[in-house]
Amino acid sequence: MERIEEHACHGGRQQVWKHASETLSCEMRLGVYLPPQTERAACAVLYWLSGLTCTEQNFITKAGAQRYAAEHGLILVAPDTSPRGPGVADAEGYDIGLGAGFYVDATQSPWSLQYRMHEYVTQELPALVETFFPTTQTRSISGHSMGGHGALVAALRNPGRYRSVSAFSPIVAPSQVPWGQKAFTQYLGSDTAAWKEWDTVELVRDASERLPLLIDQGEADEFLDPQLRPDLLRRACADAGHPLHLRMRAGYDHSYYFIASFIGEHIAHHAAALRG
Ligand SMILES: N[C@@H](CCC(=O)N[C@@H](CS)C(=O)NCC(=O)O)C(=O)O
Repeated sequence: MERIEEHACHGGRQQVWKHASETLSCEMRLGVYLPPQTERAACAVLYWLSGLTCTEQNFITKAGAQRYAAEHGLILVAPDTSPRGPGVADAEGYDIGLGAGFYVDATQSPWSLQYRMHEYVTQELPALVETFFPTTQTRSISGHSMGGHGALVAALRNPGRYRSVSAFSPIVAPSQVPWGQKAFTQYLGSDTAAWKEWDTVELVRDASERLPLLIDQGEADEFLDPQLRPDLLRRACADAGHPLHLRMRAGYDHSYYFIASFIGEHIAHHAAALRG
């Protein structure tokens, strides 16, 4: 691990680190916010997964989350959204390849060599973070859009690993929407049976842990239909009896201005779960 940025922020430190990832076979960057409480005690960690086109920078520079993390004593960890660097597979378009890992473990060539973002985020990253930083080894997870999908799938596929999960404007039914269908065809192949284990609407049907889903969705989001489709999640959760707190927010779009407006409420939600 090598520290490449450090800035004082709300009494704590916003850092950027780089490390050689074994899972992804490349060098990865991550944002780490250490609240002031880490000078005296171990703190719980909130993982944040960003959306399409993002790096580790978008969340740490735009969401304004550090103020709330400092208030509640939470460490924030924000990884990149795909493997990066020379030789990493890519394709035309912002919604596939670099910046668009979709937090799945790809099975199809050429992606399967390095596009293993689910394993990276749920296994390698927590092990690394819990070795290098003063954590209580308790975790929660959140994210935006493609990263909201990643956070929901990470929690649903790994019962017991996260104390709470939330998302902003998540892609909840990737098997049924254009962004997901394009990415899953490339990363997982054309047999749609294999897509189900990476799809929130499918996973809630028989989740073994009924961890409540907290979701904020802007009503003026330019991707609401056809990409995000919160209506499909509402129906799936009602059918399965899965607890869902979906808040439609009038006037808000898909941007980080929306996230900045409600990130304080999400951090308070995670802090309460992590304390309990
Ligand atoms: N139409 C957009 C789609 C990408 C997009 O909206 N990305 C969202 C996540 S899905 C984002 O967070 N963008 C970066 C930012 O706003 O900082 C583009 O072509 O860049």
